[in-house]
Amino acid sequence: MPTPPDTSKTLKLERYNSYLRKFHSTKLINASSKLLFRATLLVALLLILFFTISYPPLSDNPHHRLHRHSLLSTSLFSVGGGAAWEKQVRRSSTPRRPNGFSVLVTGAAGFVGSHCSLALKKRGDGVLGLDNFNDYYDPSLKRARQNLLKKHEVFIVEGDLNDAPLLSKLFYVAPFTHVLHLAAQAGVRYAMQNPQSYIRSNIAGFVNLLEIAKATNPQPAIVWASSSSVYGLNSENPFSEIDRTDKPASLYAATKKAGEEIAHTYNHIYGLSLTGLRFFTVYGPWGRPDMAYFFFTRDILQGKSIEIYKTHDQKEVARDFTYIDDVVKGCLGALDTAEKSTGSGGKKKGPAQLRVYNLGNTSPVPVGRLVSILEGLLNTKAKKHVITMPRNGDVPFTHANVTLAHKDFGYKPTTDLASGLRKFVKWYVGYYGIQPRTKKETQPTGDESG
Ligand SMILES: O=C(O)[C@H]1O[C@H](OP(=O)(O)OP(=O)(O)OC[C@H]2O[C@@H](n3ccc(=O)[nH]c3=O)[C@H](O)[C@@H]2O)[C@H](O)[C@@H](O)[C@@H]1O
Repeated sequence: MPTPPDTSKTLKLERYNSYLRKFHSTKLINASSKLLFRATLLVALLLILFFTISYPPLSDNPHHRLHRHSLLSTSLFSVGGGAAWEKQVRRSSTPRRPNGFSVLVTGAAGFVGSHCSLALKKRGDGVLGLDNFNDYYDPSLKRARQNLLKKHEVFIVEGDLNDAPLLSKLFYVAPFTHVLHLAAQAGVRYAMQNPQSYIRSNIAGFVNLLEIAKATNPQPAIVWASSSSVYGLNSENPFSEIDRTDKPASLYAATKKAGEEIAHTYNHIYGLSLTGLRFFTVYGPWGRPDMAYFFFTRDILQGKSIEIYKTHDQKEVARDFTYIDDVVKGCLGALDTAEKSTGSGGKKKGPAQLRVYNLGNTSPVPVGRLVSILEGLLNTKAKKHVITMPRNGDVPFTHANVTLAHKDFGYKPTTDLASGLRKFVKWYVGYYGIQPRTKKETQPTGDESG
C-alpha cells in the first residue's frame, strides 16, 4: 500500500495563511475606522468653527432670537458676504463712546444719509449703512460719498430695502439700537415718469423694514424721512404739524403721507418708537443732482437755459430751502430724544412714542432769488426762461413752522440761503474740477421770459 501523503505540513500552512488573512483584515478594519473617526471629528470641528464665527451664541447677541429661527428655516446662512463681511458689519456698527448708539442708516450713500452717517460716526456712534446705489441720479456721486464714508470707517452694505433676508441678517449680526431710515425714491416730478419706483421704495420697502424691526428683540427706535410735500395744497402759512395733510399734490407726497400712516399702524400694533421728519427742500454740498439748485448751477455754468416756474396766478414759486447741516442737527436731535420701542419679538408691551416734526428753515425764498444768488456766486448770468408751473405735482410754496422741533430737541436752523449756496458752490466747483470765472469773463445775457 502506498504510503498516504503527509498532509500535516499543508494543514499547518493553511491554518497559518488563514490566521494571516484574519490578522490583516482586522488591521484594515481598524485602520479605516480610525480614518473615518478622524475625518468625522475634523468635519465636526470645522462646522463648530464656522457657526461660532458666523453666529455668536444668543447670550452674546440677545437681538433677534426670532431671526435665528427665520435664518435657519430659510437657509439664510449664506446671505451677506461671509465671515469677513460680518466682521465689517459688526465693526462699523459698534459704538466707540459710552452708551453710544448703534445705528442702521438706510440710504447712507444718499445726500442726507451720508452727512448724517458722518456726523454720527464722528461723535462715537456705530453706523452701518445700507444703500442700493440705484441710478435715479449719477451713481458715481453715490460711490464718491461711499468712499468718503469708508475713510471714516463707515461700511455701506449694498442692498435693497425689499430684501428681507438681507435685512434679517443685518439685524441679526448687529444689535441696532436705532434706525435712521432715509432710503427712498425722492423727487416730486419724477413720480409721473416712474410711479412704481415710489411704491417699491417708499411703501413696500418701508413696510419691509418695519416688519423686520418689529420682530427683533429688543426693537430699535426708528427715525425716518417724511417730506414737506405732505402738506400738498395746504394753504395755512407757515405749515404746522397739526395742519391737514390729506391733499397731496404728487404721488411722491402721497407715498410719504402713506408712510406716516403706516408708521402709526406699526406703533399702534407692535410698540415701535417712530419719528417722522418732514424735510423742507434740503440743499448743500454733496447734494442731489435732480434738485433745482443743483442742475441750475450745472446749466448756468454750461450756458444752458433754465426754466423758472411761476404759479398759475402769475406769482413766484417759493421754497423754505434748508441747509444740510441744520437738517443733520435735526436728525441727531430726533435720534437723541427717541424713546425706546416697547415691543419685543413682534409683541407690543405698552404704548410707544410716535412723533412727526417739521425740519425747515422758516424763511421761504422765491426760486428767482435762488437763481440770482447762484448767478452772483458763479459770476455768470443765467439764461432764464420763466414759465407757468407745469402740472407735475409741484406745490407753489412751502414754509415751515419748527416750534415743535425746537421745543423737543432744540432745533434751530442757522444757515440762510446765500451762505448755504456759497458752501454748495465751493464744493461743486471743487468736486467737478471747474475753474471759477472772474467778473471779466462774465457774459451778460438778456433774461428770457415766457
Ligand atoms: O421738501 C421736500 O419735501 C422735497 O424737496 C424737494 O422737492 P422740491 O421742493 O420740489 O425741490 P426742487 O425739485 O429742487 O425744486 C425747488 C423749486 O424749484 C422749482 N423748479 C424746479 C425745477 C425747474 O426746472 N424749475 C423750477 O422753478 C420748483 O417748483 C420748486 O419750487 C425734493 O426734491 C424732494 O425729494 C423733497 O421731499
